[in-house]
Amino acid sequence: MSLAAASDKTPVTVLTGYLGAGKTTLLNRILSEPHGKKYAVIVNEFGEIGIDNDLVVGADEEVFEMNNGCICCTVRGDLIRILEGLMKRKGKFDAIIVETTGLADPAPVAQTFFIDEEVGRKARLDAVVTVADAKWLTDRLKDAPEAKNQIAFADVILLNKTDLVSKDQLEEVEARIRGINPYARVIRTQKCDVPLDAVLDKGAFDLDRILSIEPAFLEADDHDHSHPDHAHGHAHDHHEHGPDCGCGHDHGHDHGHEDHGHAHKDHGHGEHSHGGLKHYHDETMQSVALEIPGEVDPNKFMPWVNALAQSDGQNFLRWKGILAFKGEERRFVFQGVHMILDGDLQRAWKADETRRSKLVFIGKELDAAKLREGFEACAA
Ligand SMILES: Nc1nc2c(ncn2[C@@H]2O[C@H](COP(=O)(O)OP(=O)(O)OP(=O)(O)O)[C@@H](O)[C@H]2O)c(=O)[nH]1
Repeated sequence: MSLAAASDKTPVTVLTGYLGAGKTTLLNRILSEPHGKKYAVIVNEFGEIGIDNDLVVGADEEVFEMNNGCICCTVRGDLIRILEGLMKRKGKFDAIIVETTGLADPAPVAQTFFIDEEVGRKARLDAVVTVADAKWLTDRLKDAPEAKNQIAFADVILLNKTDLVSKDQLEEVEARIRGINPYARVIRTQKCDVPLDAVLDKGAFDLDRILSIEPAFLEADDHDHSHPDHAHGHAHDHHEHGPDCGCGHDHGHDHGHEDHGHAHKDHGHGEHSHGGLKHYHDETMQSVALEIPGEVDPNKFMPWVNALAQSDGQNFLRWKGILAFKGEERRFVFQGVHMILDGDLQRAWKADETRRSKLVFIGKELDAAKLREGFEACAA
């Protein structure tokens, strides 16, 4: 029990959901609606080039990037550091939103608010909001344990992209969600169109509920409390350059919070236990980040991505980019989830921005050389 009353603490919303489900869409909705509140946003990136930050509208001064990709390490480093920094600026923000990478297990993020005393005194986890992709969630529940964890940990679930499925499919996927998490409020959405009071300032993070799912949540030792429905697997970003999770941390030992007993063992190698939660690493997940230091020709780029979606879309969980099209003063923002592509012209390039083109792929069996060659051939 901490000393500050709940109302004195800054509410924190953890926004999670599998790759491409619609987290950034929701974040942009939150930031652009006229609610009169000031949010600080912490984003956790997957990949080598920061793109998520660039995709968040009108939030230039409020976005703090944890560029490490691997949230279970950043929890002990970046996240705590950034949260503590924000707390010192109390009064400047009404609330904080943490957007996790689509591959993160939300458990360690949620744990931070209970385990780190300094953070726990000043901030309270308001709710874990999970955005679920109505079209792909059923498949991801089969092959991606972190997708299941994100559902299991949610207080509010936006069952998004309802436009992409039939009514029967929607009911089926909602039933699966209910099977994993009967407690969360499930809201069906298109483009995350929810009233903000459905997701923010909910006071919905119910520790009792989490404890009933995961009895070891607050325990300090490394018991294995695996449960068929709560396998707590999570993947780390394994970049094309090797098996290291890329977060720049030394995983050979504990991460400085040994006194809390949440040591990382065997990080990056198969399964490990973490605060009593069992984790598995998905060694097959990769990312490839590409950059052209200039413009691309849309007449080359469009046919290329369309063909690529057909040939390799199955392997691309997520691909996205920001492109400088020749002769176009606005940025072209490109998004793909498997073979479903989306793109539009957004704000103009600013005078002090370099016009360059970035593309990131997250998926399996990525042929980095082929992707690079294809992208470079689109240069204007
Ligand atoms: N058809 C359809 N597309 C949607 C909907 N919501 C979002 N999208 C599209 O889905 C793609 C991914 O959305 P994002 O908001 O970037 O997803 P994300 O979860 O932030 O993705 P990551 O950051 O890569 O994990 C974009 O092209 C969106 O425009 C929806 O309700 N229906």
